[in-house]
Amino acid sequence: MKWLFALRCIYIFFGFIAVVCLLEIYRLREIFFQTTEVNLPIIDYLIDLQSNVRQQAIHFIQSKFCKKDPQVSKIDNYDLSQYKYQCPRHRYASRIIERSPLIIYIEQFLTKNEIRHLLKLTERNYEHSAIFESNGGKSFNKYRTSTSAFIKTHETPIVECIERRFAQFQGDVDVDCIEPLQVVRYTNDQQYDPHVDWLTHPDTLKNGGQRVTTYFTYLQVNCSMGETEFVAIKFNKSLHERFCDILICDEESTTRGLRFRPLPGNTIFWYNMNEYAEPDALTIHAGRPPGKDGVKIGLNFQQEPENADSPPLGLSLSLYSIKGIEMKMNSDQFDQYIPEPSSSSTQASISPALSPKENYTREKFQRHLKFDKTQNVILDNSNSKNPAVCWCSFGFPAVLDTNGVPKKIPNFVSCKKCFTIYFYVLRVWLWMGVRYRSRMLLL
Ligand SMILES: O=C(O)CCC(=O)C(=O)O
Ligand SMILES: [Fe+2]
Repeated sequence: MKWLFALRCIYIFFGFIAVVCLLEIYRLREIFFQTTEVNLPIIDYLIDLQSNVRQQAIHFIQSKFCKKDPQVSKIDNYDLSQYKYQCPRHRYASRIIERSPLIIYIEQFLTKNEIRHLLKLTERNYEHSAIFESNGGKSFNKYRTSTSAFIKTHETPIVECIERRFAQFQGDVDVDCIEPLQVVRYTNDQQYDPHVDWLTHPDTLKNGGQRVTTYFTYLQVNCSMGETEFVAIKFNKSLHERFCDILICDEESTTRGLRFRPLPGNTIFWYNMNEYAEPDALTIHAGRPPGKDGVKIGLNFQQEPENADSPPLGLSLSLYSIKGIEMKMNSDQFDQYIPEPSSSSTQASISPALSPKENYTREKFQRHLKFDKTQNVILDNSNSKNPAVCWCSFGFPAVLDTNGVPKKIPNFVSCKKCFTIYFYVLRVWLWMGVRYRSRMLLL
């Protein structure tokens, strides 16, 4: 009978295991259906999954290759839990307000929790806001009377997620090509007179490059004033009236520029450069005062070119916009632009001179610029009287004649480090008079 008893024990044992398994399967099923059934359509689920995988890959790569600042500030009064391991998925809505300059309005770009965190992080660090002078120096004056505080790049997991969101909006640009976030605070009659965000002095440009785009986000406002006004873009009833929920539309509107209401969490995004890589004077804007007992706090975020050696964002766009010309001018026709060798030349050439009739393709010319500097050089233009910003990275491709005198190839510029040759067009800048004009021309 002993074996019968053993058999019963085995039955009971396996029966017990089976019950436990069934209970476990039932529990897992509940968890599974919670994530798929509760208002999360399958497509959202897949997007989540994909962004999680990508986020984990980024974290893995960073942990392997990047030196990360281990000092993560300890700030309470905000919920860090969602940000600890990955950035939470965040939805926002955007609307195009202007096409030229491109201005996009992004609603609820930052959450209340993120705003609280940024305010807490900076509450004790405000100093008088500075402005960049045209000579590259900083100054403090009545044009900008607000106070501001900077946040270190990637200072906290929340800051890093905010930076990533800004970078992702522009197509995952390099998150390290940004200036540190700057929180600006206005009270009463404090304001920022009309100004542009792009930089003019070569020294400030060398630090990180031109400010290609700006995001201005409202963090905290207790007033209906304190708007951001694009003074050179006139309010056009037929175009702008549909945006009266975010723009100020009143009897003054038609005589004023576009005035954005300060609405917390919302962002104005714009391009500081036009498609010809020139700073866009139409982006001139002002931060208006919040008025008596008013407080307005905003966040500045500026993105710079990803690689100082590559053409500024605008220049590659200009290549695109003059594609028609580019197409007509195929590589074989490039030689037509190469100047004739000097006819006064009597000296024997040190190196074989470039014959204009030689079938010189652009690619061949680029190779010469790179590897054989005896025939072709890039002429520097950054020391000219009023250099435009792009001359830090670009010069004129030139052919050395038999006397070794460089002859410019008209209508082309070449990247000083990458040697790529671009066709460019000369545009005369006629906005707001001479002061801006001389600085902005490509030539
Ligand atoms: O305060 C504003 O509305 C705009 C601020 C601004 O343009 C800036 O800080 O550069
Ligand atoms: Fe600004």
